[in-house]
Amino acid sequence: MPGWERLSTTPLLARYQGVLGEPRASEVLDRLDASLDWQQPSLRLYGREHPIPRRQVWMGEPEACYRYSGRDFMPVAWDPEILAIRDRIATLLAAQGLEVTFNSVLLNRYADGHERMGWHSDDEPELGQDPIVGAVTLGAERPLRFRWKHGAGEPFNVWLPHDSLLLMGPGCQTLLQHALLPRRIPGLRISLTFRQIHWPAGNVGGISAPGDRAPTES
Ligand SMILES: O=C(O)CCC(=O)C(=O)O
Ligand SMILES: [Fe+2]
Repeated sequence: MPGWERLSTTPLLARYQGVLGEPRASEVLDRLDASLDWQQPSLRLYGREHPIPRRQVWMGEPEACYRYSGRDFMPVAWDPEILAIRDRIATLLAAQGLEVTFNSVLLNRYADGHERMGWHSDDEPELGQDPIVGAVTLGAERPLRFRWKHGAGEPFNVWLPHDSLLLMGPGCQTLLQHALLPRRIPGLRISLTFRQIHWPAGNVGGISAPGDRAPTES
């Protein structure tokens, strides 16, 4: 049943199911999998190079470049369909009272449940004071795990079904960390995490990518 489900108010966390509808959502998944130039850069952790445990594409406005493991990455140009998805999400968020203009998206490709992303917050200065991130899931349903940065509070899972949108609204990146932990769940999953990079903002190289730090998979 399409519609918004409010999971938390402070911080604002909400999930929408049925973003694109079928068969479009499955067609987009197949096409992105087959046609994007998926990258697997290495990160330098504790003096050693480690390929990230997933693949990714950084896409957006030409000025939305980012720094990753000491290197600058330029975004690839918008794919017209991803631009259409961005606009769809902006409409959905506007209905939640949020005016956002996403100028970039990090696409993450997890071949199966072994592939993952470590604990992080999307709180780089280039994302501004209290960033809003909209994350679309296509493919295998997996849980995004959240834990509180300060004080008590139980960690919790948010399950992300195919063709869903997760809104990480105000407070999410300051109060919580999130991770896509490895799980015995078969199947390809692609997420599209839309962001707004503020430019210029004393930006000397761009945004750091998520997971650009020692992953703590606990
Ligand atoms: O794949 C996901 O749903 C999470 C991705 C994520 O946290 C990110 O791109 O910052
Ligand atoms: Fe993230």
